[in-house]
Amino acid sequence: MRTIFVINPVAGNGNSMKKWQKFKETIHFPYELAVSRYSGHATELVRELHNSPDPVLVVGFGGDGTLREVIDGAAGAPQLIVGSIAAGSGNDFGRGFHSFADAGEIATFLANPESTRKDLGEFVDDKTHHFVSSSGIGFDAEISVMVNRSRIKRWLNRIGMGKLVYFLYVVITLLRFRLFCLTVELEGETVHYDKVWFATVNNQPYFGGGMKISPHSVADDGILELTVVNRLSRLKLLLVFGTVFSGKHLRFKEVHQLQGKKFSLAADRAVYRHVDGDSAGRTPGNRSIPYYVSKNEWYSVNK
Ligand SMILES: Nc1ncnc2c1ncn2[C@@H]1O[C@H](COP(=O)(O)OP(=O)(O)OP(=O)(O)O)[C@@H](O)[C@H]1O
Repeated sequence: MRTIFVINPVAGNGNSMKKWQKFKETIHFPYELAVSRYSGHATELVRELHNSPDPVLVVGFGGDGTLREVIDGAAGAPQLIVGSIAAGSGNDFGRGFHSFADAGEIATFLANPESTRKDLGEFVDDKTHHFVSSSGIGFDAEISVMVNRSRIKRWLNRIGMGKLVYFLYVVITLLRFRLFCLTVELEGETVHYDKVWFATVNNQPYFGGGMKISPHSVADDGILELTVVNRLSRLKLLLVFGTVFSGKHLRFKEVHQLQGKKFSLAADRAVYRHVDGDSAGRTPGNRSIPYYVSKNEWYSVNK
């Protein structure tokens, strides 16, 4: 079986290349290397493998964005089996799917390769977007956009205080976020929510670097879960965030969860959106966007 490592050199705030330099010394099997040169490049690199007659183990070496791109490229090709080495910042992928601990574990897998079919989330506006773990609109997406745009991020990273920038933007966004109204259509029923902080669609339980926002999500059941949080004071929102790591937030009456094969979401204004924690523009105001499981499935290393 061929093995290809797809490396994102900017993952983990630029530390993934350093991690790779150490990691490669521990590999004792033949492998190929592909380095992502720009956003979206990993998808293109992996798509080129669709013609491969032989099975290929494609190991994404990066964070959640890298794995989304790799899986986007691999989806629809059963001979491409995706594995990962966590080298990002949040690494929610490794919480919901299997992530190899070291090169030795990859060698063990190669001796007896088995794969499992997994769902890929999809929605369409002006183009088709995919998500592996989650995609959401509102408060959390606005924080990721602000953090990624932030000029002080690079400076804080340099002095080893990169996490501080998230805390800073949680506070700033908390103070200035404009709540929105959301209309959800699910299997012929329409539900309206007002004063919404955020809505997130999950394929696996985790988002935001270890928060168990959607405890009932299973990544191979053909079903997605929608979580909507509304009508909370700023103070209570912080309290609810504190309980998400344990999955206890579902006890709050302001946290709503729905399950289905397809949701359509319409916000009453343009709201920031993320896919797997990466900025994905804004959802258009007053237009219904359907979220569903793609017909193109992907194959994960079986563990
Ligand atoms: N050479 C490149 N230059 C700039 N951006 C790139 C390059 N290659 C990939 N990217 C982009 O980098 C983004 C961030 O990567 P990734 O999400 O893997 O790292 P991270 O943000 O550190 O980790 P996590 O999402 O787990 O917190 C990806 O969405 C991808 O589109």
